[in-house]
Amino acid sequence: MGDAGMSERIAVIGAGVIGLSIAHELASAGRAVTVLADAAPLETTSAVAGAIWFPYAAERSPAVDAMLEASLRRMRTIALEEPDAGVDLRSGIIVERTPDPDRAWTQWVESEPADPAELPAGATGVRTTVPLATMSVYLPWLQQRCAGLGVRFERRAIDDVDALAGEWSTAIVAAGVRGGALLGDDDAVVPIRGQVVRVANPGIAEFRIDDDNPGGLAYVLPRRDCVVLGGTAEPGATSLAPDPATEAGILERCAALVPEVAGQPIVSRAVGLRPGRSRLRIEEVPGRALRVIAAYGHGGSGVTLSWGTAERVAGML
Ligand SMILES: Cc1cc2nc3c(=O)[nH]c(=O)nc-3n(C[C@H](O)[C@H](O)[C@H](O)COP(=O)(O)OP(=O)(O)OC[C@H]3O[C@@H](n4cnc5c(N)ncnc54)[C@H](O)[C@@H]3O)c2cc1C
Repeated sequence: MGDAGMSERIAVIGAGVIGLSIAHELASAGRAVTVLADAAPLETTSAVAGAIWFPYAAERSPAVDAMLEASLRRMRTIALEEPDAGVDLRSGIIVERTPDPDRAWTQWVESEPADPAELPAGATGVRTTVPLATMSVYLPWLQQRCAGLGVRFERRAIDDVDALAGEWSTAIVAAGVRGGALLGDDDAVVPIRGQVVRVANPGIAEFRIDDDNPGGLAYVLPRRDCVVLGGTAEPGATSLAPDPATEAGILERCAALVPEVAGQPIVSRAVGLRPGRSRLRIEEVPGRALRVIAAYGHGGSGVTLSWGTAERVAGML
């Protein structure tokens, strides 16, 4: 099993940013890949993402650092070479509220201290330029690229990975928040609910992220089609219905951060369940009826870790 050749058939379970990136990476290397998913790319948590390259609510370790860097490199190249992909390099400010903020990420990107005039009172901050994806454009683009490389897509709910053994030689479980339940050997996945509201873009190009805002998480992410305003990070909460009171708080915090967004028409609302896990799970799962590789648990950093994950999984096969 796992040999490249006529008999190898790889199923990727999941059509979010992780499953699509893995499928793309494997198909680029000439492998036969089918994506099996019960939700299409634009129906996934990935479609709710902001989606900025920035580490948030996910494992930090040397292995994950390498994946952060790999993803940054790939997304930058896409931003520069593929104008239709929906990925742009955007400048903006990471607001800091603690005396000893984590600036490890600045080793990979150019950054400078933010002008205090651009910061909330009492905060520090860093100005930087990073990739930001318009997911309504990027996910279809990625799916199209996969299809062009020969990847097949089937809408299908999987409840037993071992039952895939007759049809497939390898299954890659990129099932996001449902990855642990699907494999049945992992109860470490915790949904981290995130709510956003998307408003018309009044002409802003810069992002602001204020993760440690004492009033609650706040971010303003201008995309090609709107501005994404967030957010929340509620571990254990699973309601997919946007909560009006939560939305009012998001609008208020974001308007304080970027006054131009105040009063902009609301384009849409969304809620997603981040696949929270203290450690990413990217490993072979032994003792199954076919070769199984787990690839989930990206928390609030699925886009940020997508290509690094894909490269790592490809390296395992
Ligand atoms: C509000 C919000 C903002 C975010 N902002 C950012 C950001 O700015 N930057 C960033 O990097 N990350 C961000 N994230 C996190 C990011 O969205 C996730 O880490 C990422 O989407 C996880 O991708 P995934 O492919 O693992 O899972 P998902 O996108 O959830 O995809 C899972 C796929 O698996 C399929 N599936 C699952 N179980 C089964 C089954 N049993 N049978 C068949 N199919 C199955 C589903 O149909 C789906 O296709 C944000 C998340 C939220 C909620």
